[in-house]
Amino acid sequence: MVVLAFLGPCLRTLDNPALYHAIRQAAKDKSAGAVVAFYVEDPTQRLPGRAFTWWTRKSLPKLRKQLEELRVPLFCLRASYPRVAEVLVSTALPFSAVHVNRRWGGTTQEEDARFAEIWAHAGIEQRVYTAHTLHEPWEIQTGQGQPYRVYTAFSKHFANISPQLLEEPPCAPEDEDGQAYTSMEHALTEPKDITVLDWARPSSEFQEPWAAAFPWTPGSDEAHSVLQAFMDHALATYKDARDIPFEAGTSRLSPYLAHGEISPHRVLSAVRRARSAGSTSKSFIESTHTFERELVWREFNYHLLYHQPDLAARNHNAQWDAFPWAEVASPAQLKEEKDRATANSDAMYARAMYDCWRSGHTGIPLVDAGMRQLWKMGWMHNRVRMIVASFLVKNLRIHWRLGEEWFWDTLVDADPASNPGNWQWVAGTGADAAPFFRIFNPARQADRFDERCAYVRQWVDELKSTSTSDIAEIVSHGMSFPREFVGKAL
Ligand SMILES: Cc1cc2nc3c(=O)[nH]c(=O)nc-3n(C[C@H](O)[C@H](O)[C@H](O)COP(=O)(O)OP(=O)(O)OC[C@H]3O[C@@H](n4cnc5c(N)ncnc54)[C@H](O)[C@@H]3O)c2cc1C
Repeated sequence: MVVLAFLGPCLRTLDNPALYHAIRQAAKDKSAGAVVAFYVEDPTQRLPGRAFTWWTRKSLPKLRKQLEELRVPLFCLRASYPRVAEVLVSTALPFSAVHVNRRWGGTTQEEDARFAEIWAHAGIEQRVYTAHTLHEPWEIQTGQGQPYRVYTAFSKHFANISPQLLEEPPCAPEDEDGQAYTSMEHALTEPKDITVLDWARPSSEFQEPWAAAFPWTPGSDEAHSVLQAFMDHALATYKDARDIPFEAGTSRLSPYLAHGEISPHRVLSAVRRARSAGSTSKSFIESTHTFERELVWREFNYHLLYHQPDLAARNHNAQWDAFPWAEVASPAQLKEEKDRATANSDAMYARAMYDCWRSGHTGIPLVDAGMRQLWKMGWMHNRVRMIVASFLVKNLRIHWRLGEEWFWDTLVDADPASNPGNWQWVAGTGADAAPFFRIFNPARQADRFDERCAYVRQWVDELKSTSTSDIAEIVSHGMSFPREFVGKAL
């Protein structure tokens, strides 16, 4: 018999319920011969952006090696889930069960229902696990049985949620002749609508020139080291240091969580253990609570995504549907003489500003520093994410969706819930969102969180040797600077 594990968004072996239960079942069931794991990128859903994919491709060979040690081979595919199920069922291999980590967003709920039907129709048991979040998406409801739209009320439930940890899975039973894997490989390479990705092959040396300087080491081993380093050096001061972009005051766990290389249960458990075992100083305790609240923001966004799977495409609050966002000319209209006549000058200006924003050339030092950090690291500090997002949607009145799309493509932690959830929060269109009139004034934010301009100098080369007072002078020019800049660009 063969047991299958669909890993979903979880690129790890520890605390991976689909993998764990597949192996346990195979070990228990004397006739179960093999466990086979699947990483499936589904083209019927929103495909990950380039920075996220860069990370995935660095991570998969490591995962494959760890799985090999557990005697679990890994298939990496691009295909729809139901199609993979159809093809596997058609092999008539003796599958005893399919264990699946839940996916999120888009039409995954409908697709996964079809996937489940195919297995059920073939008489094969399917079990689904929530592996990527701390809570089951339908479990938390308001007193009226509705989804929450207010973070604070939602967050109260987490006091009663205990982290669920799984021990290391044992080795899967030996698949003596490797027959099951070979038959599946044969079946999966045939259909035109299934692509077998070679991303996990040991020989696949993958590099992207734009990522050459990314300071990250993807993989679940590294995720655990990053968590440990945070616990040892930054958790105690997190409450205050988390808002200073120049400092390494946050965990930088987001890409590891987004790729499922570490479970949020493991992170929560470490923080709670530190709180009960560690220093009793008031600031330490407060820091652990502040950090826990941030983890719960991630949960809140997944709660929103579960109830609104098109969170990246549609205003959470429909009252905003008629808001007059700036019209943005297409790239062709900006560049091509023949296309210019078709765009009005405001739309051309908005296009130029959007492009300046993306490349970090708005002329606003803190905004440019953030956008360049994003470009150079594939990551940006949370405080600055709020500032650059506010600048785009409130100062330039450009639709949050354009900002969300750029982040989706350039963040190594681009997350289907937290990216649109936060963009909508900043724009004012989201759940429990900042009101539209709350603008993150870059000059005031710089005064409060980058007083000596260390962060700006770190990322904006042109200002590396500029004095703090001269940078303050640039800041005080306010919005007139970018208009001049853009005037030249046009
Ligand atoms: C416009 C905008 C877009 C964002 N897009 C993403 C995204 O695509 N992916 C993503 O993971 N986060 C996103 N965030 C949230 C936040 O900026 C990052 O999670 C955080 O900067 C990651 O750094 P860290 O791991 O050091 O965070 P820490 O401060 O160490 O927080 C620990 C963990 O809590 C979670 N977390 C922290 N803040 C938030 C938050 N506001 N919302 C949801 N979860 C949070 C993350 O998983 C994070 O790793 C976005 C925020 C904004 C304002």
